[in-house]
Amino acid sequence: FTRRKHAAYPPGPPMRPLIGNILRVPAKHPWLGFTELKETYGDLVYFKGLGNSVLVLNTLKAVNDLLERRGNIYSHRPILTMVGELMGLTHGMVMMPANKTWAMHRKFARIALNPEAVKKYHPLQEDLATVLVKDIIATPEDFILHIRRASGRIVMSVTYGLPVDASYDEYVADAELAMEIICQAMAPGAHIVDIIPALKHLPRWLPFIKFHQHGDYGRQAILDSIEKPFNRVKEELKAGTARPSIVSSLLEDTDVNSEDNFQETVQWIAGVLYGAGGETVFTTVEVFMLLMARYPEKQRKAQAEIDSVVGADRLPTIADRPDLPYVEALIKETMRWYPAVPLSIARRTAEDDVYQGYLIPKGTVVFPNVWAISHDAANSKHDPADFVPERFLDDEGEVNPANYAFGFGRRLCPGKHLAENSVFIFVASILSCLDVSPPKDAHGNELPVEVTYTTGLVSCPENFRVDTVPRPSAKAKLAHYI
Ligand code: HEM
Repeated sequence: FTRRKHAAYPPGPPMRPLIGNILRVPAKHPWLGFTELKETYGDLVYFKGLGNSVLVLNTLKAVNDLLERRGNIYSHRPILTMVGELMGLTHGMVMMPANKTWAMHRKFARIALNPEAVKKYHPLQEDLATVLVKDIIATPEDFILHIRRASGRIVMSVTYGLPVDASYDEYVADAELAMEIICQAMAPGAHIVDIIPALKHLPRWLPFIKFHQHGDYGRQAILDSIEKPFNRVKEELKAGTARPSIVSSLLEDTDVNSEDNFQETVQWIAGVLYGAGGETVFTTVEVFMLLMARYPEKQRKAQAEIDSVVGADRLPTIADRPDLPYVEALIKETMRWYPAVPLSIARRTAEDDVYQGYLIPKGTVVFPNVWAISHDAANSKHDPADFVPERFLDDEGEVNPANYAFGFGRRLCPGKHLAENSVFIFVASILSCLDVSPPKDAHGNELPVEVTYTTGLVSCPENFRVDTVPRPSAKAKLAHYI
């Protein structure tokens, strides 16, 4: 009470009666609008109205002060009635409040995905990278589809031990459908029940009320996508044919015939990984393709490094990572130039807090503006709009994108190590085998690489074309592996 009485809310656009300034939250690409507002209002921008309270953190200092150092207050997720409650996503770690069940899910995720544990997936990731390059060579015009499938397959194979070929793509397709439903349902204003949660209590038989049916449809699609591959691993464990995977390693010491809670826990730990890990890796590699077409001289430099370290007769492996500093810098710069999750995943405050003298009320939805951090001119001597991998080589106080692209504090992305290896092996394999360039017109003239970006939680480039041509050594390198 005392805090509320004395502290003012953080600065933000002017308030109007009743609606406050909440309608000033940009509906599309909000990270860009939030970054513009930083010019006027600074590190913290606050919105309030219609029962909502939203805080944007525009600097790494503010994010670290609150999300890292005050993790006890800033680690919940926003309450989303449609996807969370009605579709059931609060059973999975990503949307769970930071409670004991969430802590248990994270503990098992750490066991399955720590730097040592993910080493056993190196051969699988390398095989999938080889398949990706082969697929791009076969149908270069479908390169985006191939990258999407390869990113999905990595997560599905690591999670459930599925073989590397296309025979189990039905699981990837189920997971993609579930993700599509979730993303649509999360779009601002998609469901009135997210604006007025009490409506969820309205009876189903009322005419014109459709959100219950949407909820049921989404819930079933999500359950299908997580139950089918999970049950398959259980069958394989019984038959003794299960491949190494997150699910098989977590179920190893349990009785797979029993119907205990632990199995449900493992099913959900595994079930969120595709959603969290497929699109993000896909987007990062897509952005890399775009940048390679736009910055040929950086591409040549990375290829020269790979050729000198790896040689002409084999493909790169994850073990080559420490010997390829320019490729590493190029990946860091890709993740800085266009972070896949530009507003991270929002948090919700567990209680009132005061920061820099401002009141941040309980229940405030907090967005770490990763875009503003990665494009902060104060963080670099190079222009943030330019693509300059070299900024990470001269070691002059550049902030490593790994410090913000994978989230913060207690909710830091548990898939970070797996993700870094996946991105590395895709990028290094493509550089090793393919030349990426802008598309050409009918006369062979290069066209500009035009691109638009989607506006969801994960923002990816869409509607763009690049040309890919196998490098002279590609055939020999691929012949060894397939
Ligand atoms: C380039 C790839 C990736 C990026 C950029 C990324 C980024 C993120 C971000 C920003 C968060 C939110 C963290 C926070 O709230 O502070 C997150 C959470 C999460 N990520 Fe990732 N991620 C990637 C890949 C992966 C992979 C491959 C997996 C698993 C196989 C994964 C699993 C998760 C999970 C389970 C969470 C939720 C953690 C929680 O809520 O406690 N991610 N990730």
